Amino acid sequence: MAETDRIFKIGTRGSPLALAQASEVRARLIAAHGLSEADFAIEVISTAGDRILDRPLSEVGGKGLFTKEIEAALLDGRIDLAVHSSKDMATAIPDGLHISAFLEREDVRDAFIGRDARTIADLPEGATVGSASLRRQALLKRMRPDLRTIMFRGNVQTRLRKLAEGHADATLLAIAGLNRMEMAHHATDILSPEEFPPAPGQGAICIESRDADTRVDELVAAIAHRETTHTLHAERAFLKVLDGSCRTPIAARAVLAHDGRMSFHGMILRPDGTEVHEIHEAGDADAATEIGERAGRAVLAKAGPRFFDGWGEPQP
Ligand SMILES: NCc1[nH]cc(CCC(=O)O)c1CC(=O)O
Repeated sequence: MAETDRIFKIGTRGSPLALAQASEVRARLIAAHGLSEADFAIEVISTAGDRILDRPLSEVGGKGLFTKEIEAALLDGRIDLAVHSSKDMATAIPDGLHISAFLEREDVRDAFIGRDARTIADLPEGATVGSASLRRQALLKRMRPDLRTIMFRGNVQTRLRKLAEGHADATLLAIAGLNRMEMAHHATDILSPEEFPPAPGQGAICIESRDADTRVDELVAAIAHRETTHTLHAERAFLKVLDGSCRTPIAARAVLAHDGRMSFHGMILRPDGTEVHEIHEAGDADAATEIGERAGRAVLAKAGPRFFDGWGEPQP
């Protein structure tokens, strides 16, 4: 076997956060298996989400935007494992691929980053908040209908630069990403996950690989995290029931207690924050998928079919 055939090729996007995540996965695999950096190659793959920066993701086509090109590289063997933010993963995984591990979750919460204001409550009447996330925009408007939201696309560094340049008075980012880049000092406040629940999957890195490649399954099993896997199954099941509209703001957070009980909080909102439907569910962690599905069906029933009228399809 040629020397290069024994190297695991890790595919990732090229943003500083994506590279930090790929390095973290590599470091954990090295530690778990007594391997060395020479056993891995990190392949940077550009995705549509990295290239299209002038439109909201919800208009370009939603979730698959950060993963499609990476999944193509997996399928044709250019890479052996892909490192993703679970939050960016669609619920449908292409035939021939699967999620082979969820790593231990970082902080799930969102951070508030203000220029002058330190908290949402501090923002003056009519202030402007930059965000590309429909969920964050809707949650903000629910709390503060007076706020204006503007689109902030690009990687974390780009968004912080736009904020510093005065394009907005504040922005919101996942603390997990800031922590992974040792940039948590930018946060001026941390939002309550009850009042401001995260996106399904936020804060958890996942690894995707080929169904046929059991070698990768064996490799990554050592760094998979059981509790995170359960919570992600519930949150992704919730998302799947609600799928169909990438223009619906959706929030979800499953928490696993030490006794194996899972509690689940899900929410769907109108983009302008004027209508909110919330659900709380609980059950055994082994029934994670059913808990998420039950919550999804219950929140759909609460919202009623009219809820999705008017923003179900991307605008032409
Ligand atoms: N597409 C953006 C994205 N995808 C994952 C994260 C944060 C890291 C995470 O949730 O694991 C971010 C940036 C942000 O929301 O601040």
